[in-house]
Amino acid sequence: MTAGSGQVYVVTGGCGFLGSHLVRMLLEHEKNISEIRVFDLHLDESLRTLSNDRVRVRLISGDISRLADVQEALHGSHLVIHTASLVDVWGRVPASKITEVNVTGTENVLQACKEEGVQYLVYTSSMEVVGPNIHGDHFYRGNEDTEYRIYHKEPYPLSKAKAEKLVLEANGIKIKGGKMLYTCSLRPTGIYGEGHELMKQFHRQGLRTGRCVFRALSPAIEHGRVYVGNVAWMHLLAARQLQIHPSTLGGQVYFCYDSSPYKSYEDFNMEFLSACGFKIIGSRPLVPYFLLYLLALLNVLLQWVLHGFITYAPILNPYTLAVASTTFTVQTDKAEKHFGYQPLYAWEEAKMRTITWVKSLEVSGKDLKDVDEKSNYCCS
Ligand SMILES: NC(=O)c1ccc[n+]([C@@H]2O[C@H](COP(=O)([O-])OP(=O)(O)OC[C@H]3O[C@@H](n4cnc5c(N)ncnc54)[C@H](O)[C@@H]3O)[C@@H](O)[C@H]2O)c1
Ligand SMILES: CC(C)[C@@H](O)CC[C@@H](C)[C@H]1CC[C@H]2[C@@H]3[C@H](O)C=C4C[C@@H](O)CC[C@]4(C)[C@H]3CC[C@]12C
Repeated sequence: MTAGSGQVYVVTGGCGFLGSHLVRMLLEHEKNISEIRVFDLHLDESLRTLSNDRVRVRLISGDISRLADVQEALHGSHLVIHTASLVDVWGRVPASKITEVNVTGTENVLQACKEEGVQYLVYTSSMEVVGPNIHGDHFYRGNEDTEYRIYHKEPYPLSKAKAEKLVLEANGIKIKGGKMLYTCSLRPTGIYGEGHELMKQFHRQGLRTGRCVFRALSPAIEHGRVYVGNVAWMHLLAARQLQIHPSTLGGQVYFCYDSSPYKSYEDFNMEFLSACGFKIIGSRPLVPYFLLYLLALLNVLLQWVLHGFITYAPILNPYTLAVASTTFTVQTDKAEKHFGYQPLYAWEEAKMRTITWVKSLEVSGKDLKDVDEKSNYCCS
């Protein structure tokens, strides 16, 4: 197939952690496309070099919260994978900005699909549209039909829930040209893998403490995690099958899952960090929960006091502590039943790929030597 004869896919947020893996996945495994439009507020020019004689990778700088930008990006396209979002549970950006990007941005994508006659939309939602809630209700090996006390107060999960509702309600609406729009929503649990910004923070934090991770969470609290390559693969398959079986996938939600083990958030991270000589200290939390909660409240107070001077947004706050302290694991085969999803990467390969990447942080981190020398390894 020569470039130009296939379909045009748009990936919003295509320069992000998941988005960039998705672009590479489409290039490698989707033979029906001739152009991938990477729509993002912050372009990663390295993606432009991925173009080949079959598929053109076209970078489009734009703001999802501006309808005109979205309309221009979608003009003449066949399918949209909408991953662009402000992923913030730390108070880095105002709630209004999160709503503007995640909700209004999604409204714009839907409006543009309608006006430009784009028939297919795959939305990247999140486990957080379900939970965990801040009441400590565990979601243990749940699926898309599991009853759960959903409670949203934080801007991010609220925005993802609102956006997902808009996407699902748009399934079946009439679009330009008299056709119908078909939509589905994928809900990843905590994504890990090459390029995960939070892992970089945990790695750097650990370097400052002599490659020691001080256990703060109970090892009994399990958090579902999914490898970024498998999330990208599920998006590709959903996009492909939504076109072939729109009545099956249209209006449906699917948890993203693979064979990554169920572990506490800290123990899961240690699967990778231990390969760099990190050690977790303590078989149980080293500090009582109430003390952690007081620290989290102190962080909120400091964020408030420093607001306007600096953006103080530490990892620990009452919300992230509540989420981290509540089991949320999924066990489902809905994506397999509906569109034949099987993880592309087994756990051992996902682990090896992530470890290789974490190890590369050791090589690339210019300040590592200073940090190691200053920290005087506490764990020999
Ligand atoms: N990281 C996770 O653990 C996780 C888990 C579940 C769901 N998700 C969802 O996956 C998607 C991707 O998340 P990620 O972790 O790759 O985040 P990310 O921040 O790495 O990627 C988001 C991308 O969206 C872009 N973006 C932000 N605001 C924009 C705007 N106004 N206009 C255009 N582009 C904009 C960013 O520049 C970035 O490239 C998000 O929808 C997120 O809610 C992430
Ligand atoms: C300071 C410690 C207690 C530390 O271990 C806290 C970990 C905490 C920052 C993370 C624990 C669970 C994470 C969330 C989860 O993986 C799913 C998410 C959904 C996604 O759409 C966005 C990211 C996140 C909210 C993710 C954020 C970090 C955690 C809360």
